[in-house]
Amino acid sequence: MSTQKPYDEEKVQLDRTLTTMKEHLETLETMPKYVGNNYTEQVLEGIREKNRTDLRRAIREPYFGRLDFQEDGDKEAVPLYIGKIGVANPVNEQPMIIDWRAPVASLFYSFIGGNETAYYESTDGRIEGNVHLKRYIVVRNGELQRVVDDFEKGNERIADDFLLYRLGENKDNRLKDIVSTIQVEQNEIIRAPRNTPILIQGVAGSGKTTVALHRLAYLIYQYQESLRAKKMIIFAPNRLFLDYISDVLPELGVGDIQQTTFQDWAMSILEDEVRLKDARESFAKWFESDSMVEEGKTKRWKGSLSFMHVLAQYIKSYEKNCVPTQDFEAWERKKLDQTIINRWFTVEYKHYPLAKRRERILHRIKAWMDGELKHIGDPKVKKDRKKKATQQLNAYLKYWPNHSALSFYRELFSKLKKKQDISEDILRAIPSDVVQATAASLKKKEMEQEDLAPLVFIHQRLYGVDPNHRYQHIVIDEAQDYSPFQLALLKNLTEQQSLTILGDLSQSIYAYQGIKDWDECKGIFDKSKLQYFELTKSYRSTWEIIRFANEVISQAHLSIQLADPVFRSGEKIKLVQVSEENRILSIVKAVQLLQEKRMNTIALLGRTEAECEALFMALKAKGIPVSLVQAEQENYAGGISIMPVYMSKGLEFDAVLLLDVNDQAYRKTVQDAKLLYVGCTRALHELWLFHGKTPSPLLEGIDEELVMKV
Ligand SMILES: Nc1ncnc2c1ncn2[C@@H]1O[C@H](COP(=O)(O)OP(=O)(O)OP(=O)(O)O)[C@@H](O)[C@H]1O
Repeated sequence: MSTQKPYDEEKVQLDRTLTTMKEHLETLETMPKYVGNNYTEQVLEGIREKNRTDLRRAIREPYFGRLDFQEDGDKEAVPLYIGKIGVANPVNEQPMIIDWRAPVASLFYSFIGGNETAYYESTDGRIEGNVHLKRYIVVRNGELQRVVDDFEKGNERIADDFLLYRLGENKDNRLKDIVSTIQVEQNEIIRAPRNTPILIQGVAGSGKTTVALHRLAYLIYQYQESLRAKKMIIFAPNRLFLDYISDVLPELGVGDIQQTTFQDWAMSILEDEVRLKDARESFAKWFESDSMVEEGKTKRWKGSLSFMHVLAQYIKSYEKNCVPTQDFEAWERKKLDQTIINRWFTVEYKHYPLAKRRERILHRIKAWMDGELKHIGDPKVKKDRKKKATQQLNAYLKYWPNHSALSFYRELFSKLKKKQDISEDILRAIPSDVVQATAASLKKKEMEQEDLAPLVFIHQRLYGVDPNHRYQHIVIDEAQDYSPFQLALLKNLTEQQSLTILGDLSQSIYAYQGIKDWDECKGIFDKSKLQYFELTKSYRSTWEIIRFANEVISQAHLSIQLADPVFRSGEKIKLVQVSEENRILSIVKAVQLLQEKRMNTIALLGRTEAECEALFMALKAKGIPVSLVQAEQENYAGGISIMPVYMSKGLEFDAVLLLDVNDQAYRKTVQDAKLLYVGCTRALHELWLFHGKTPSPLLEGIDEELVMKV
């Protein structure tokens, strides 16, 4: 073991590594780029170019950790330097820096101290040995900044100092990678095998989103021969959130992964045909009044697997009956027998989706007509017959219309409403409120969010799945807000059910559509394949904030494990009673104080959009540089933001100010407890709650130790 101090030792090592890397980069940069046609040379140039790019990136921060590992049978421990990008020594081609995704690097994350045998799974099987040292090394722009030993053989394990140091940092407006401090339970998820659906229930701040993004980077590395980033897709709750997470994958060296929201994705499939009701209206209605309770039941049913099964059944019966039952008579005594057309449909074109089959048959009928017309010599007779045949064909096709997903859906609901031409089974299966509500929105030509999954389902049954909509892996974030129908739809678009689904039932604030219990969606996946993980440790917030938030969510009496905070102690939660007159002034003062404390991101979370707009105007008038975040917004600028609490889901801020936490705004209901919980758990370091004379009953009985009344 070295007698040098860790910092000095690493300084020497870093200088040595950087010199080698810089020399290698210089050599590569001075080599003329190959632009000829020789394939082998092109491949070699491709490798050189990748090396240049990798080295340029790696030189800034070559590695973040060191693990000294003595493999069983070896004489001594070998130091392994672990970085975001693997770098080989140009002289002997041996790894100089190991990619964090490589099998051996997994040790850095799975090893949590102790003197027991450590192991990792390599392509040659399990490799066992002993860890002598686990060290965190912070390098910024090529400068060594910090060295923290987490474990040294013979010494007691040092607590999570480095993790706590990282968690204590202030954040800017983007989520960051966590490669240096991935925790054991997160590592297990990141490295789970590719062809298995993974379902993660994780408490607020447990790193679900972060883990999912690291998992994508891992999969791309591990299965680089077969996986393509372009064939992977992330579903996120809104565009703002996509912007918020947009730095992580590039920082991990991964580009080109598709990122979308379910709505945008579905609308791109349904093209221009469907007009969607403005989601803001539904949100405002849902979050500001009780009027959605009844409507909510209809919405839930439309997101159920029952609806999917009924639709599948209806489409099957359509398939059986869509070919007209009469012969096609082009002109007198010139008939194409119905049995022939039926055979084309049920046998020859069976492998095509329904609409494609119709199209093929239409071509074939036309070809048959042309063939028959060829035998007619008299041009006038020919012309007349051609005209007649075209009319006949149009008449024939009236019995076999060309459906779009929307017209098909419309026809179904019209039959249901009239109770005509529809089987008893289907009629009985669909609740009458669903029929009434859907028929009404179809009449208004405005579809609701929950109609999107059924419409895409129909579209894909009619037209087949576009190869561009088949994915090698799908990530679904905030999955608690997805309906089982949506999840089943997406599952069918993956190869071998390769999905990562993550969510938190404590944050399911759209009760009218989301999952209430993960068992609801366990039935969607192959039971033998589905892997279920629970993340209960919360990394985002201080110990005080998580304890406080836990007390709030306990009022919802959910059967979900509460978050287990990391021991990062911070300020007490501030409860500020304000009057109508001093409300704005108190908020301004709090914001100024937090700015003095160098909080980079501060969120003011209101209960309703209207309240946020009013506050935005008031703060602007006071000269506070604040931005109002609205639904459908695409960019998140950081700094001081105002938004309704429901929009803050998935985001995080150094400090959060929850406004109007009064008895009317946050009542003692499951829904309001979840909303308040979401708001509280957005804060990393400071949480302030403002209320009037009567605070929310959800704050009753909260441990006095956690709060400070201001
Ligand atoms: N192992 C870790 N090391 C350092 N930071 C971590 C770690 N895991 C999570 N974090 C941090 O915790 C915060 C929460 O992570 P993330 O947003 O991914 O959690 P989440 O479970 O998706 O949260 P929520 O459901 O509340 O939106 C982020 O700031 C992230 O960087």
